[in-house]
Order: sequence, then structure tokens, then C-alpha cells
Amino acid sequence: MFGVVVVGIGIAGSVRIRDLLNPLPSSPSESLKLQGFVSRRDLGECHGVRQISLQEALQSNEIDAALICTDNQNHEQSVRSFLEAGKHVLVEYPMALSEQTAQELWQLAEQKGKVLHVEHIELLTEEFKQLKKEVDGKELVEGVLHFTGGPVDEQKFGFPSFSGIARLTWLVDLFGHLTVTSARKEENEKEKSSKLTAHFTTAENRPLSWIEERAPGLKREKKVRFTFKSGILETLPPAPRAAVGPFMQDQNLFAQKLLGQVPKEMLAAEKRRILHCLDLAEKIKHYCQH
Ligand SMILES: NC(=O)C1=CN([C@@H]2O[C@H](COP(=O)(O)OP(=O)(O)OC[C@H]3O[C@@H](n4cnc5c(N)ncnc54)[C@H](O)[C@@H]3O)[C@@H](O)[C@H]2O)C=CC1
Ligand SMILES: C=CC1=C(C)/C(=C/c2[nH]c(/C=C3N=C(/C=C4\NC(=O)C(C)=C4C=C)C(C)=C\3CCC(=O)O)c(CCC(=O)O)c2C)NC1=O
Repeated sequence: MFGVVVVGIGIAGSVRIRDLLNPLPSSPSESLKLQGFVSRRDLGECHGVRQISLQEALQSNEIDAALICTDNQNHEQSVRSFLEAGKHVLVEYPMALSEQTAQELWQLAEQKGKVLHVEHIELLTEEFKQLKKEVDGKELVEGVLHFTGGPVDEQKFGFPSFSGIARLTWLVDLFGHLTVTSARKEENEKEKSSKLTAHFTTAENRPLSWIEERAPGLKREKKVRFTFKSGILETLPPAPRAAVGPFMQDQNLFAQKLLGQVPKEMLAAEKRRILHCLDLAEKIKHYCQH
């Protein structure tokens, strides 16, 4: 059994508590036991789970692992504190707001011999699994991924290439290693709107673009237009309802890592992908600022 604590009780943190309290029977998640949660607000009890202080969470012998569900700007500090306290860590994406920090945190985890797991539910949705099947084996000519959504606070969630890392992860998982060729960000502070446009080339030198557009009232949505040698894909393929939600799938993967059931090669490939995406995010930010 691994005692766990959830830190940060927003949308993601609440889902984590729900899923930890209801593990799928006979799944790896049954080896996780929720011991408490940490919040800056005084919440007392939440679904019968006790609120504890950050200090108690860091020091308690009953807590083996922390799930960090705070806003992105806090990830670095929380991940560092729990690793230093000798706890395993699950952190919601993006793991950090710079590639350098991510490297440091990984080094710390290795030095401490602890699991550092980064949630990437965008790869676990039925929507993505169908898209991946559709793209598999096709030769790309050019492509665009266009995301829209409501405004996010850059102070709390970081530069849009980091808060939008899920879109970069899609592109990298579908098309492999990418190189940033240019990027720009337009912003209207008064209207709380922003639009990031980044251009890439694939290893086969094919152009790809990513647009991350945010404004009040914009629906959370992804549009694709991928041109392949064999034809054009202009809509995301229809996806069946998932039997198991993406956060629960991610939680099972974390538990499997704690149980030592995930092959080394898979862990290494994941780490490479995560660092590559953060490196792209960093380069995009650099292009936009210079
Ligand atoms: N909402 C979702 O569907 C998904 C969210 N994520 C990630 O989960 C994280 C949280 O996102 P949301 O839950 O949507 O945001 P949110 O704003 O609803 O929740 C963040 C919570 O963390 C708390 N918090 C911030 N600093 C803290 C600190 N130092 N100590 C304790 N609590 C602190 C905030 O007060 C807030 O309640 C982000 O990293 C996001 O990228 C990832 C995938 C999906
Ligand atoms: C309704 C308001 C709503 C909010 C405020 C919301 C926030 C939200 N959803 C996210 C991702 C995500 N959110 C979801 C799914 C959900 N997340 C949910 O809060 C709910 C209700 C679902 C599911 C049906 C998924 C699958 C991702 C991964 C990225 C993606 O594929 O879009 C993220 C991480 C950053 C990002 O990738 O953009 C945030 C902050 N999602 C929402 O749907």
C-alpha cells in the first residue's frame, strides 16, 4: 500500500480525490490509499478525507507519494519539496515552466530513487486514440492543429506554449521529433485574448503549425487539418465513450510505476517525449519574446 496526499483542490485535484476513493476493482490503483489533502483554503473535510498541512504531508511516515494538482507556477516548488522529503510524485502537466527546471527535477528524482510521473491525459482520451489510429502509417504533407478555449491567467499557468503543452504532446506523439522554425504571440490585454502561432518542421522536413487561441466565450475545442499523401483529414474522427476516464487511466499508470511494473524502456521514452515537448515550448517562448 502507498499512502498518498493530493495537493491543490481545483478541478484536477477534486477529480483525483474522487478517483482515489473509487479505484477500479483489481486495478493497480487499489494499492493507493488517500491519507489526506493539502489546500491553502480551509476546507476541513472533503468527501470524508482530512485536510492536513503541507508540513504534515512532507513529514508524515504514512505518506509515500504526493499528487501535485496546483496551478503550473507552483509545480516546481511542490515537486521539489516532496522529492526532497523522499516521496514519490505525480504532477499534472506541464511538470515545470522551463526545460531546465524539468531536467533538474528529473535528476533529483533519480538521485532520491523516487518515481516522478507526469500526467498526460491528453494521450489517454478516446478522441486522441482514434486520431492516432487514423494518422498511423500515413505520410504527412502538411498540417495544422488549432486549439481554442477560454482565457487563462499567465501568472498562474505560465506562457501559452507551456500551459498548452497538451497540444505539443499531440503533435509530437503523432509526428515524432519536431523543430521550431518560428513563432509569434498576439495579445489584447483589455479583451483578455491571446493567440499563439508556432511553426515546425518534422524530421522529414514537412511543415506543421500549432495555433493556441484564447478569448472570453471561446469554446474549448480542437480542430485539425492534416494533409497526407493519401488524402486530407479535416475533422477529428468520432470517438466512443471511454469505459475508464483519462485521469483514472493515468492514476493506474502511476500506481504501476510505484509497483515497479513499467518497463525501463517505456519510462525512458516517456521522459524523452516530455523533455522534447518542454524544449519546444521553451523555444517557442523564446521566438515570441525576441
Ligand atoms: N482541469 C483539467 O481538466 C486538467 C488540468 N490539468 C492540470 O492540473 C493543474 C491544475 O489545473 P486545474 O485543476 O484545472 O486548475 P484550478 O485553478 O482549478 O486548480 C488549481 C488549485 O490549486 C490551488 N493552489 C495553487 N497553489 C497552491 C499551493 N501552493 N498550495 C495548495 N494549493 C494551491 C489553487 O488554489 C486551486 O484551487 C494544472 O497544472 C493543469 O495544467 C491537467 C490536465 C487536465
Ligand atoms: C468545463 C470546463 C473545463 C475547464 C475549466 C477545463 C480546464 C482544463 N482542462 C484541461 C485539459 C483537459 N481537460 C480534459 C477533460 C475535462 N476537463 C474537465 O474539467 C472536464 C469536465 C473534462 C471532461 C470531459 C482533457 C481530456 C484534457 C487534456 C487536454 C485535452 O485533450 O484537451 C486543462 C489543462 C490545460 C490544457 O490542456 O488546456 C485545463 C486547465 N476543462 C474543461 O472542460
